[in-house]
Amino acid sequence: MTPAARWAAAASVLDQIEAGEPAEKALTTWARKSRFAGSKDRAAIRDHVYDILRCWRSTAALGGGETGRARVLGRLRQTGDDPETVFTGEGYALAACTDTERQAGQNPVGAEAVDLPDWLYAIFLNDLSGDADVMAEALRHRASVFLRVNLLKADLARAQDALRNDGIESTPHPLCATALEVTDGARRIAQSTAYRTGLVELQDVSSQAVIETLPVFKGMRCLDYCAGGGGKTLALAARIDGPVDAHDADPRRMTDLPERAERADARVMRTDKPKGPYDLVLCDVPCSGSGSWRRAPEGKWRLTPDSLAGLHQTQAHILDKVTGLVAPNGSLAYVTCSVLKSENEDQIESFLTRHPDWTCGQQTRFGLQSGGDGFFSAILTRS
Ligand SMILES: C[S@@+](CC[C@H](N)C(=O)[O-])C[C@H]1O[C@@H](n2cnc3c(N)ncnc32)[C@H](O)[C@@H]1O
Repeated sequence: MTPAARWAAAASVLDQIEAGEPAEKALTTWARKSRFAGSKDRAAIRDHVYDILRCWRSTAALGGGETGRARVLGRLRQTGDDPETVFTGEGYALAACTDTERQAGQNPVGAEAVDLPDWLYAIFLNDLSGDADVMAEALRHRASVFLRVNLLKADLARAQDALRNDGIESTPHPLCATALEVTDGARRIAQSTAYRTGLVELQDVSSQAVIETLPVFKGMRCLDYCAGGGGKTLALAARIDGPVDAHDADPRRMTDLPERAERADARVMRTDKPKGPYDLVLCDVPCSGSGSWRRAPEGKWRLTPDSLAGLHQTQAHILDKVTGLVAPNGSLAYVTCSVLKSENEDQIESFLTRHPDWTCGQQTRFGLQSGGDGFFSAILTRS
């Protein structure tokens, strides 16, 4: 496909998303109908779609409309590329711009310029004060690719050598001792020997750093109460070099966990009904995901005040429920990938009000400025 034909394909996928289709589904449907497209075409179209999803409001303002075509026009204006080289009307390219389109569009302002819904920008300004615009701006750009070196199987240097043999370049990241930032060859990771033999896992650097904040000791009993796909379960199992119980309200989310654990030489037991006491209960609770909207940008347009209020309730419910699983001298680690105060510090404050026999020893925020996703962790113990 020509570069212009890829933009045309992105415009049609964006129209499906505007009509309410989830991005991944719209991309898959397009790919099924377009067997002529190769893997490089699909990757380029995906990148265009996700770049525009991160900048959904500003591209519409700059392009003068909410169609896929207008957003592509807005995106090209945003990046300083000449729209006339894309809107050529030749072959499978988008039709040439009309005079009206050439004159349409305006510079985005306010929440539109930082690509947040109005109500969320107000919360950002309130919660993050001086950092609000920096955070919002970071969410408008692609995230780096990070790997966690599985210390059960390799050290950083060995993992880097193995990756290099498959054409993947990486560099250690200062935020976390297990993290490598991929600087070249990211698309080759899934096929690489290092990945397939469990030397490395794909995991954001802040997500790894959260595991480093947990109080651990040899031989401890650990439970990951919201294990999901098990990214943190595996990191925790590697950190303690011991077994971890994994639970999730939706056990289907843990389907791939045994295979991932085997590849990593990690000991993970899935459990429907965890039985305490545990020395550490990790609760990586469901949240807005606002710290990882660079990777999952649809989240920032789908979140509503009502759904956020529902998340607050679930988070408080989980915290209350797991207190009974924590050993008398044990710890409860509350984690979100959110930058919103209401899901982080406020949630801890109201927990401590409901449970005066608990204290919070340590709260850590990992900002987007450090290069990774935005994360929050709090370590709670009984007084
Ligand atoms: C943020 S995700 C976990 C991600 C995972 N820890 C990781 O690192 O890949 C939150 C998980 O909490 C689960 N969940 C939602 N409500 C829950 C509840 N009441 N009890 C336990 N798990 C719950 C969801 O199914 C989801 O898998």
